[in-house]
Amino acid sequence: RMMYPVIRKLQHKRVVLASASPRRQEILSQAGLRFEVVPSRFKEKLNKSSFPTPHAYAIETAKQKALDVARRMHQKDLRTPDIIIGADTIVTIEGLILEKPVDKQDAYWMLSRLNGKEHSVFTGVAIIHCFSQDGQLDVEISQFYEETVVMFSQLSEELLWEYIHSGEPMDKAGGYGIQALGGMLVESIHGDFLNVVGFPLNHFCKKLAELYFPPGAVGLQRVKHDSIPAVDTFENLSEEEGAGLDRGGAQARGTQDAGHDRTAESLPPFPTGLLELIAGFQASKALFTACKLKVFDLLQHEAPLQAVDIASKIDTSEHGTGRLLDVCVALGLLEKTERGYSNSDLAALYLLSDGEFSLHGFIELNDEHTWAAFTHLESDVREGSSRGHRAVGDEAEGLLQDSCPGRDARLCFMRAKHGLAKLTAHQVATALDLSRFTSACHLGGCTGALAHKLAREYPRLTVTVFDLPEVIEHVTCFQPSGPQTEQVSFVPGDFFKDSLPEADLYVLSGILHDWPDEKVHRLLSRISGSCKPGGGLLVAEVALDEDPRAARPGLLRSLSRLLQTQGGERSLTKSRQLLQLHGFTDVQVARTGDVLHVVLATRPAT
Ligand SMILES: Cc1cn([C@@H]2O[C@H](COP(=O)(O)OP(=O)(O)OP(=O)(O)O)[C@@H](O)[C@H]2O)c(=O)[nH]c1=O
Repeated sequence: RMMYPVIRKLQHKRVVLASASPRRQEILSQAGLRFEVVPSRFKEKLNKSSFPTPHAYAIETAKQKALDVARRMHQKDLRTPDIIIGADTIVTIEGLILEKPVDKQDAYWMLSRLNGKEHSVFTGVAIIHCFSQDGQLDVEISQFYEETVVMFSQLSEELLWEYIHSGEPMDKAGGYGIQALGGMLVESIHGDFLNVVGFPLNHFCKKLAELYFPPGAVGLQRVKHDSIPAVDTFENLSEEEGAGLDRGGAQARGTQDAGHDRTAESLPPFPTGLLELIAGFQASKALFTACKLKVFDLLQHEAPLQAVDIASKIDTSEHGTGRLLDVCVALGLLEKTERGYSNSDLAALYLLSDGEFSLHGFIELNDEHTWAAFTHLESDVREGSSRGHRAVGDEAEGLLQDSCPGRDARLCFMRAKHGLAKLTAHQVATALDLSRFTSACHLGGCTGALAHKLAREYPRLTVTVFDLPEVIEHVTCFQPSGPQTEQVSFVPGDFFKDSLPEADLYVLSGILHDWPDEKVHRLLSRISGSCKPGGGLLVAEVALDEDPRAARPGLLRSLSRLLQTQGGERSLTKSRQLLQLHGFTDVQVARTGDVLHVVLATRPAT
């Protein structure tokens, strides 16, 4: 029986579907997946308004559903499953998120909102890989979402009520089931049908392929899909763990055969992924340049605009601007119609200089500093460090201290940190339960983005942000307004020299990787000395996976650390050892999103 190669990969793993939805069970078993069903007890109760987008809400709910099952199964029997799948389907219309109706009246209210209009259905999916070691549960979470746009016909009130009385709406998001009677309400859809039914199977398979087949193989998989004779080779390769490099086999054979006449089937796979990699720096630089020229800011105020108008407003050449804008369209940053260019959703969300989740600062840092540092990669690799040209690096110490680069560079660094911290703060603050603490001190807390999130999540908690005086001096312009702001205060100081503010929870987020082992030891022993018995230390770092295939973001950062500082990302095992060495025990670990791991350790009461 035909089976998608990644589904076959899961055949010998213990897979659990954390969902009671009969539709999800059916879709996945039709796809040939073998799994157990353990419905989640997580109630859909997250605060919708705290998410920047509806899909962020659906993804988080999916993740919490799966984590609930992971925790319960781990506690109950120690044979923790290998993989847990959670999903959440929501319907969104006019800024509202609709879930399952609570009663018939609610169903009527939902259906009359959808009547005659277009809405979106989002399914968020979390795939959790579980690892249990010494009775401890570690998880790695991958997540994604899919959107399908659905158009409803204009229906009479009688018909809606008749549909409601059929009973079908009650266990379905938005109050309808497209796969059954509800199909009669739907005029058209744009996107994946199964996504509306409750599970985006196609995207799920792609995500698994991304996880199970190493990045370099992307081009190969694509070719195989539309070339039947090649499937054979693919199947063979897919049986091998870590087949990434083995795939080179096809290419090696290709080299030997070069010059002979080839049939289409015997051509080596088209290296799409590799070509994208080769051109990657051009794409980055195009993005950086458009940001620097404030193209996205302009288009947020006035759009659509033609290239000539954009050029005159940002004072650039018409020809060059047109080229740059088209590249941005190809990269998904802009949209283009006959009336001109406008921002894509991605740009509107992340690329405006004053957006809530702006990555402008981080882009600026990469453009101004990291870019220059990477031009010396070859000599740095030869020498093993960047001693020769330190001035260019965005070395944390250098950028933050007064003697080194000026105020602008420091602010640039702070903006970058602020943008990244805002993106991850929710995950870091909620990855583990911190409700037993009443005072926290965020060491190197910079603009206070995480501190404010902690204050919001834990209303009993007061948070002190401790950072260098040169940093604290500039924090004012980053402060939010709102009721929780009183919980957060700022104290200037150097965590290597000055005494640390008292707190029962110390927090280090993205700090340890800046420093070499010797300094990390010094810092941890100072924290351990200030930490009261029963107190805790929360560490969030970019996860450097033990499995090199899953570790791409961490490894890349590690390389840029080599260039820019003497630190480097540490693996989870290493972080855990470090904490234990400094007298912290009861180490709990959570992997959040795709990039961070969060570790909470306790100083035992003696
Ligand atoms: C729009 C639409 C939705 N659904 C069902 O709506 C439920 C959504 O609710 P959920 O909270 O995501 O899932 P659940 O059913 O409560 O299960 P669980 O995963 O255990 O939370 C899922 O069932 C879906 O199939 C359909 O069957 N057809 C449709 O056209």
